[in-house]
Amino acid sequence: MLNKSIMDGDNPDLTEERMKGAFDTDKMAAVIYGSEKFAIRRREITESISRIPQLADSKPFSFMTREEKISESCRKLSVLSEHWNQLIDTNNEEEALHLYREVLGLEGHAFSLHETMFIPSLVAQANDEQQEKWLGRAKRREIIGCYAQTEMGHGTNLRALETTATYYPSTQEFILHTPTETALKWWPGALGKSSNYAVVVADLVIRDTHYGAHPFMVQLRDEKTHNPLPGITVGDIGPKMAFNGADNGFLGFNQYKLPRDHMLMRHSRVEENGTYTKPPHAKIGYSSMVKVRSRMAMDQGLFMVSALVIAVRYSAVRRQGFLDDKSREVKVLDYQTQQHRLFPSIARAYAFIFCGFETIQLYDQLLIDVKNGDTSGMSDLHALTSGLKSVVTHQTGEGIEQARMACGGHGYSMASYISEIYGVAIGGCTYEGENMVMLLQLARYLVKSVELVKTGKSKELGPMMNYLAEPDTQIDLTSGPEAYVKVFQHAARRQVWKATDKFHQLMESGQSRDIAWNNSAVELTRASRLHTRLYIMETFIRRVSSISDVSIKKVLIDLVNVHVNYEVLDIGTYALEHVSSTQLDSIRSQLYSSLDTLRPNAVSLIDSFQISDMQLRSVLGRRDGHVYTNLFEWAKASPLNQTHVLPSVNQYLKPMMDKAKL
Ligand SMILES: CCCCCCCCCCCCCC(=O)SCCNC(=O)CCNC(=O)[C@H](O)C(C)(C)COP(=O)(O)OP(=O)(O)OC[C@H]1O[C@@H](n2cnc3c(N)ncnc32)[C@H](O)[C@@H]1OP(=O)(O)O
Ligand SMILES: Cc1cc2nc3c(=O)[nH]c(=O)nc-3n(C[C@H](O)[C@H](O)[C@H](O)COP(=O)(O)OP(=O)(O)OC[C@H]3O[C@@H](n4cnc5c(N)ncnc54)[C@H](O)[C@@H]3O)c2cc1C
Repeated sequence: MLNKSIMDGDNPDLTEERMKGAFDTDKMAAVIYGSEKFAIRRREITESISRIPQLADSKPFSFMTREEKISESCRKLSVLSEHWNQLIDTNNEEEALHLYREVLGLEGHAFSLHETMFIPSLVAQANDEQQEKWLGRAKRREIIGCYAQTEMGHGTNLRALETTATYYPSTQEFILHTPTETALKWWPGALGKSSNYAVVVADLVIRDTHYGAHPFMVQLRDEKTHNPLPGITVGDIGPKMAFNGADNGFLGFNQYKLPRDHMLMRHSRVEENGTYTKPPHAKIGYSSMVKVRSRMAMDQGLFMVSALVIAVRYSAVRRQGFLDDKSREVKVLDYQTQQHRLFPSIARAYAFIFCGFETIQLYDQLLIDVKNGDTSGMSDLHALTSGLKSVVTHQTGEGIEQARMACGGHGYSMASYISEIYGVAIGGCTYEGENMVMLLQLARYLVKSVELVKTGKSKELGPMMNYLAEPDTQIDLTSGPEAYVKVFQHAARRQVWKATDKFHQLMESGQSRDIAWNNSAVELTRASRLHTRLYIMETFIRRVSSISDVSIKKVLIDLVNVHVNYEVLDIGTYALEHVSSTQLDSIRSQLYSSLDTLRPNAVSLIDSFQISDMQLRSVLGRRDGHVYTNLFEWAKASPLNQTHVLPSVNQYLKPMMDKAKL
């Protein structure tokens, strides 16, 4: 039995798919999750959770109000607090995230930002004494924290943040103040009602000099009563497109006093007399954002996978229409259009996750380097993660929406749960820096790289940039995936140079740097996308080449083939400058045959992610494939169906109909 999720009593259509799989899904899980050890730990954690009945959802999330969702997640967090140490290694971030995903799902909760930004901010920005004071308390969850940076009037442009932290040497205190309505902190997750502490980013002012955004550790609420402290205005910003289990909040300060040692001082310092020491790198205070961006390829890959698990399993049990055999309708997964809709996204999800591993490791290494005083890797990682977060969030949104449509009408029902996954995932296009803005951050780096090449300094090019200095060469498309990498290199190189040349020409024609930049911006974002997609493709191929297990490697090569053919066709307008339209036709044929080759392994490829039914929260995506009975049960559980006649019928519709009869 190669696909470990084959069970007696499952829908035979899914069992048939699982029998067809040509590889061991446990082995694939070990590849996906980076090690056999962690893949096993995931399964053990899931298994342990299932033995604690209080951790189960009390009813489907889709039938809960916002207040119920928040209360339900708090209830589970309090149950979890009794079990942390037996469920996970609390020092292992990946185990903690898996636990959160399983038990609390993706709609947000009181600790949404505590693990992802509050603790990482303390780790990266607090000095040793400050860590001594707060980090242990935060890790033990004695306090709940969030990351409060964005304001109502400014999110992207951090240099324009209005909240001030003014230092007074006479009292050795900062005064935090919100000077205008637009300066209200707006959006921070878990700020509104849950957190009693926050890392607040404010403009540091000493003796009328503005030193820009700096992080401060701020107590927001009384630890006994949970009431906001005097001088603090805090609340929830209201319902959102999704992610409604989280209390994203607003926060204002009215001349709020903060002791001097509450500025996070690992990298920049304010002495008692007000002397300011600047950090070793101007943007070191932005590291919490880089941390989250470095995780986003992995997290978005997992969002996309969740939608694909649902859509692929459902497509294997949904029968609609006929092909050759007119005696039985076919599984919709057999339609080429369905495969074309889903399989390239499976390939992208694998690719994102492999990239995610790399960027998480790069961030961890950077953290060590910075602690040792070496900030030289910051620009490279900032550029890489800025592009990556933008491309993966956009493509994940596209992939999830295709998965929803691939489920037909039932995909539109909350029973599929795909719309929630979509809503949460596309938040990533905005948070941690709006995508266009972050593509333009990468573009700055690309332009500087071209300038290095132009001035004969190619040796100074950063990692991944050497291709910008290479000449175009003939591409032999029969030479395997590397040839497709070459197509991407050609296209990205040409676009990066074209956009840079345009920017330079506009400046030469008399435009200011900023105006020339703005007039080249669309071309620059295109360059950034191509460069990032090249990186994703290269990482995917590199990772697959490193695999030794023959059956795993074989199916991943099939997946790489889907990926490279699809990606090159997707950039057809750029690729046409390097390959002929006849060659594109042949790539198209190869794509169709690679979809065919992948078809028998489709279910096993998504089963390999081993996302439990509890985590998936989808009737359509159930592991056992018993969709229809459970769809009916789910609908019967709708609050509207708990009574035959709704009060609104008696109050409004009946009198209206009765009146019409007179
Ligand atoms: C289950 C779990 C799953 C989890 C999912 C659900 C959870 C949800 C969680 C939701 C969580 C959501 C949480 C949230 O959303 S938290 C809020 C997130 N907010 C943002 O991300 C704001 C975005 N804005 C910025 O980051 C800055 O303002 C930017 C970067 C745009 C400009 O900035 P600035 O105006 O200051 O700079 P500049 O443009 O003049 O550039 C000047 C130079 O600086 C370099 N530079 C810039 N930045 C960096 C850097 N970092 N490292 C190294 N270098 C950097 C840059 O390359 C340039 O270099 P050069 O070209 O001059 O050489
Ligand atoms: C679900 C969610 C969770 C969040 N959680 C947090 C949190 O925990 N803590 C926190 O502090 N914040 C949080 N945020 C806020 C988030 O980080 C900001 O919304 C984000 O950084 C985008 O900034 P903005 O809203 O100012 O967008 P804007 O900058 O106003 O973007 C509006 C438009 O202007 C364009 N634009 C802006 N600047 C430029 C430019 N220089 N060049 C070209 N185009 C430009 C953008 O591309 C976009 O099209 C969250 C947001 C969401 C949606």
